[in-house]
Amino acid sequence: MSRVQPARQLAVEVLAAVRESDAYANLLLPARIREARLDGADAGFATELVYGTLRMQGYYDAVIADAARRPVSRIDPPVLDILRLGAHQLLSMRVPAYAVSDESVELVRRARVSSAAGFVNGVLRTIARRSGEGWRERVLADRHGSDRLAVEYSHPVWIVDAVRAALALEGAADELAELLAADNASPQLAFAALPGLQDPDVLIADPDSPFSTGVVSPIALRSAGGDPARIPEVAAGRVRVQDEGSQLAALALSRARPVRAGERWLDLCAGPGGKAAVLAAEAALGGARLLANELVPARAGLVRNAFAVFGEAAPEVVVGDGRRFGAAGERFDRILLDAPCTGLGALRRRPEARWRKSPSDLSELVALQAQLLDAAVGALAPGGLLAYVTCSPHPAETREQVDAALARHHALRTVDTAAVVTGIARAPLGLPPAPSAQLWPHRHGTDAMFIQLLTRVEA
Ligand SMILES: C[S@@+](CC[C@H](N)C(=O)[O-])C[C@H]1O[C@@H](n2cnc3c(N)ncnc32)[C@H](O)[C@@H]1O
Repeated sequence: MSRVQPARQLAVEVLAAVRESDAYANLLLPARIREARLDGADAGFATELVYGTLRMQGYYDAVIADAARRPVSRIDPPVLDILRLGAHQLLSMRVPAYAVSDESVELVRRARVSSAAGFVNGVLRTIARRSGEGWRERVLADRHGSDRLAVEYSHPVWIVDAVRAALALEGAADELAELLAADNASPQLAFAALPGLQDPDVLIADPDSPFSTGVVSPIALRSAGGDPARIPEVAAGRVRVQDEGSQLAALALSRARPVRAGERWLDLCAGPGGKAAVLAAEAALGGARLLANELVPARAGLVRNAFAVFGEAAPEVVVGDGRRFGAAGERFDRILLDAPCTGLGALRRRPEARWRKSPSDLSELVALQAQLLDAAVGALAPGGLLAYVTCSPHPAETREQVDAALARHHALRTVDTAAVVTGIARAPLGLPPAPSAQLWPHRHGTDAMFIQLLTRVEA
């Protein structure tokens, strides 16, 4: 046998790029699918292979180590990619064992690691001899607590502990397994219809449109799948792919209170421009003026692209460190600080992210977030609104960060964000009473966005 389905070949190449060059699967995969001209079914197969393998990598490694009788650290990385891909097909996709073995051996040959062909064949045949349930029982048998959950739901132990702590803050630590399972499910694609540019209800009413109604955001649409770039409203920029939690975060700032014409708004960390586009649309409707700032020039370019739909009226984009705002400069009536964070709330959509982050990233990010918060507080006009947002539920990046800012800035006050977000949402969110709003994949079908609205009282 010397044939490999194009989807499998493409999948193994994307896995190698993710491992070797820190590529992002959610960006690289659609581009490679387009280049390879894979059609609907093959594109879906390639996506499931890549996303499923990356998400469940921790679990599959436990199975592979057992079947190979050696730790995965002693397996050549390109060979390990092929074994993980094979384990995913055998244990989660019910692909027949002969197809997995034959094509995996051919992939080994094409990856120029032919000497591993017998090893790969042997390991995959060993895996195929047991059912998925049989393997589950075997690899979990002697594991307990966080270690067991980490293997079962394929998350690093430190992330299991962090999200448990975040759930415990709302007395919901018993939802941990549900949350970890939600991180492993493919999220349905969500879109934002930009206010003033596209009425979502018009699209929902159109029988030819691929859209259905959103779940929690009032500007959201959902679609069952397919290439979003082929949808005319998306190509025109009036409708954007965007998680519904991100939509609510932007709307919490723009809709917490009526907009007065002439207000100045700042998006301090705007790249790539998802929330900035929603804010720009809301600002245009209310007569406010938005300034978008981003540190990384290439990401500032993405913000400019995100604003293309506004033509001449597009908000200004500036490149620079957000920490320069505040000292003696201009004051803003509303500021979004969508802070650089660990992204632990977006693991569903960034399948490799959980394996890339480490606790040392956390301490650097927490320090940066505090400095950006100080700059944002300094740039906030008295009586203005600041939205501190993270796509992470980690307590150190969320509530602890806000508590520390409140302790440093005596003129800073929390705004009842749970009430604001509940008032905007199109469905009941069941948020517990707290000054902040924490959304969850397993409860709300969104990323685990944390939103805290703050205001500054007159000095
Ligand atoms: C969470 S992302 C923002 C996402 C964006 N709001 C959106 O919805 O598309 C954080 C951004 O902050 C940028 N960033 C990191 N450090 C920064 C700094 N010191 N000043 C300004 N931006 C920074 C990152 O490059 C990244 O684009």
